[in-house]
Amino acid sequence: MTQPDVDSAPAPEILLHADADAVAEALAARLLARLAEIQGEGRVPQLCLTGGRIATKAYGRLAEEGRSSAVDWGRVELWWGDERFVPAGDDDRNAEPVLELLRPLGLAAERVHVMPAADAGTDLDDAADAYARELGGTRFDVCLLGLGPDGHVASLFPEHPSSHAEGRVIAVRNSPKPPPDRISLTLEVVNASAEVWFLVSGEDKAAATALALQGAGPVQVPGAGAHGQHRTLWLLDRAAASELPPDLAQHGRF
Ligand SMILES: O=C(O)[C@H](O)[C@@H](O)[C@H](O)[C@H](O)COP(=O)(O)O
Repeated sequence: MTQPDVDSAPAPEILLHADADAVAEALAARLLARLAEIQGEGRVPQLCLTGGRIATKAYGRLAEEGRSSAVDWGRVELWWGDERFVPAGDDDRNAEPVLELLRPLGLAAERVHVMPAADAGTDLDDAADAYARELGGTRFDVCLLGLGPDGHVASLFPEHPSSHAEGRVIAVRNSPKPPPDRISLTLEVVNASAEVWFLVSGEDKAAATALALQGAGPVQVPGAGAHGQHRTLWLLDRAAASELPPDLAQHGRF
């Protein structure tokens, strides 16, 4: 199947929800349905996870509802969009708390692709390269993204070398959001995903959301540059959508 160019990627779809809990609930329901659908086609879903508070809330819902769903959790491949380069077990890590939440689902260890931790014996550049090798040419069926108040996605920060770095997986230094050392997928990898789903909640995200959805440049607002090949969904709560112009907001559904 040929993939459309990013330039011809479909327009983002905005889905409005009352609050963060409603965004988390909607994400969990939508993800369970999509994963089951992909497995129904005889494929192993490739799912890329994001860190962040709203995503963590959504994973909690997923863990609650996922056990009684049609999804075969032993046949789901999990990846991460970014990770903080700190020792395993550090409170700052993105992956471990998520895996703890998802433990009841019985994921297959060999299908869980965590980015290396800082105590794994390699430096930051080698760790990013190792993840690039592990990832190979994988294209995600669904790539989840949070959005920072400054417009960052994964660990691609505005007006920072990370927002215009080349390659598929990069080492990020001097991140404006602590901790400073990180590993991140680039937009090249994110944008090869069939579907990209943003999860955004809170008033502090309203300005970045409005900029991203109104064609800001990806160096100034990395979130503006992230698109799925077939679908880009923005799951927003009222507060995050509060600065959208009326013509955009009215396309959203409550
Ligand atoms: O490692 C990170 O810091 C995250 O991956 C980051 O990209 C996050 O997704 C956004 O900052 C949104 O996070 P919140 O939902 O907590 O605001």
